[in-house]
Amino acid sequence: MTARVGVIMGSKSDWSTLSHTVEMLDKLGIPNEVQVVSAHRTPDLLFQYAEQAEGRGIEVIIAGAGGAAHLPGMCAAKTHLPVLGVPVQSSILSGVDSLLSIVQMPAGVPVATLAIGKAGAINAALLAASILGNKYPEYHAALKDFRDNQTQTVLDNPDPRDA
Ligand SMILES: Nc1c(C(=O)O)ncn1[C@@H]1O[C@H](COP(=O)(O)O)[C@@H](O)[C@H]1O
Repeated sequence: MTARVGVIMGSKSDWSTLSHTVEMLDKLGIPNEVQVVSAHRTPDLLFQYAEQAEGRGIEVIIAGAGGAAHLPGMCAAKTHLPVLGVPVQSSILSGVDSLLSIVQMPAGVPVATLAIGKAGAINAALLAASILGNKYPEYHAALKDFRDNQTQTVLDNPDPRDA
């Protein structure tokens, strides 16, 4: 099945964060592909990936990186696909460096920036589902189911002392 979401990350060390993205995409039934691509370490590969993604059927790119996280912004500079940036929680500055590197794009080249770490990784997948849901009713329905279940789970467990 053609991947609709491309998940890229600056290093293998980001996988513990971006695996949450892929887990959620899989749960929603959205075909995806995963690859390590770095603006810093493999700039030519990044340009090639960003330039060719749309032609291969990718409709949303999720890019996670930590520290001097230029990957999402440089990716957005080379494609017109929506790019969702996930700031990976870095060890030294706790991901604030990643967040600020990703969020402060100059006007004209947007990156939709998520929260630092696991929450951002999960939400990137949900946001991708929202975007794709405008075109694919099955992803819209899967997202609605997920949200409805989430709401019901909270309503069914109102006592915070219960496990
Ligand atoms: N921020 C970037 C980019 C990039 O933006 O192109 N490439 C790698 N990195 C980040 O460097 C951190 C440390 O990487 P290593 O663990 O490989 O040393 C990772 O969080 C990665 O996303």
